[in-house]
Amino acid sequence: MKKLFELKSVSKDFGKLRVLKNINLTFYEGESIAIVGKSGCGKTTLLRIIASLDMPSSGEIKKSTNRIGYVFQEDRLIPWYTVLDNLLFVCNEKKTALSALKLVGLESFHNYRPTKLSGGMKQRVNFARAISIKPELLLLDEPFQSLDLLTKTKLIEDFSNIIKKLNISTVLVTHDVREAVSIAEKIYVLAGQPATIVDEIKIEQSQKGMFNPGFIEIEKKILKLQSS
Ligand SMILES: Nc1ncnc2c1ncn2[C@@H]1O[C@H](COP(=O)(O)OP(=O)(O)OP(=O)(O)O)[C@@H](O)[C@H]1O
Repeated sequence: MKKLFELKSVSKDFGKLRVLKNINLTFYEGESIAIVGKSGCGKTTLLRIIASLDMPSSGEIKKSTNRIGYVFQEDRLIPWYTVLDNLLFVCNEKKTALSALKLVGLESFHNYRPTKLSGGMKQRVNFARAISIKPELLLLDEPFQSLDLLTKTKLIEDFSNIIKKLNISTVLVTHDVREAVSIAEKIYVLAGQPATIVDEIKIEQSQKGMFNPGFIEIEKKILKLQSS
């Protein structure tokens, strides 16, 4: 299996603040993983290092692809562009952009401006934009934050199905164990201050689904790891 990236003893400091310490992680093509950690523990920092938007302070990152789709935590759509133009800004091909919008169920909204869309719809556009470049690696930074439970549940189901259908290698960072269990096949637990990976948990198919009680055991285990 092809390695898409490998983090070796990665640490990150912001001035005197050490945020990440000794992160080791090898990610293979076809995998779908989640990195779970408390708010402020360094998840976005880690994702930015994987995307080469930031550099480690020490250690190294090796990557075999630069075709990376990134769904940011905050809405990064250009408000005065239409939905379609927001996608064309990164993917150049109208047919590809429209088919990405179709996948997320928003083809008929291609002429709308983002300001006319709900929070959930905007996240669908963000996701469509990220997959429109046909990424080898998809990075998701808490894409379901600040959505109501019903919208979030539907979005997780839809994104998860698209990821499977297109077989996109995906890294999700989140503080929400339920989201992680629903999307990923494996969870890496980030804990401590500075944060490091303290455990790896494989997710069984039988534990999947937003309302599957299987996630409670995993959540208990992760909370314990984060508080010790
Ligand atoms: N560019 C920066 N300069 C200085 N400090 C930073 C910078 N980026 C992040 N930090 C600090 O690093 C720590 C980790 O931030 P980060 O955003 O990676 O955490 P997070 O786990 O993604 O948080 P959240 O879940 O709230 O989004 C925080 O204390 C933050 O203030």
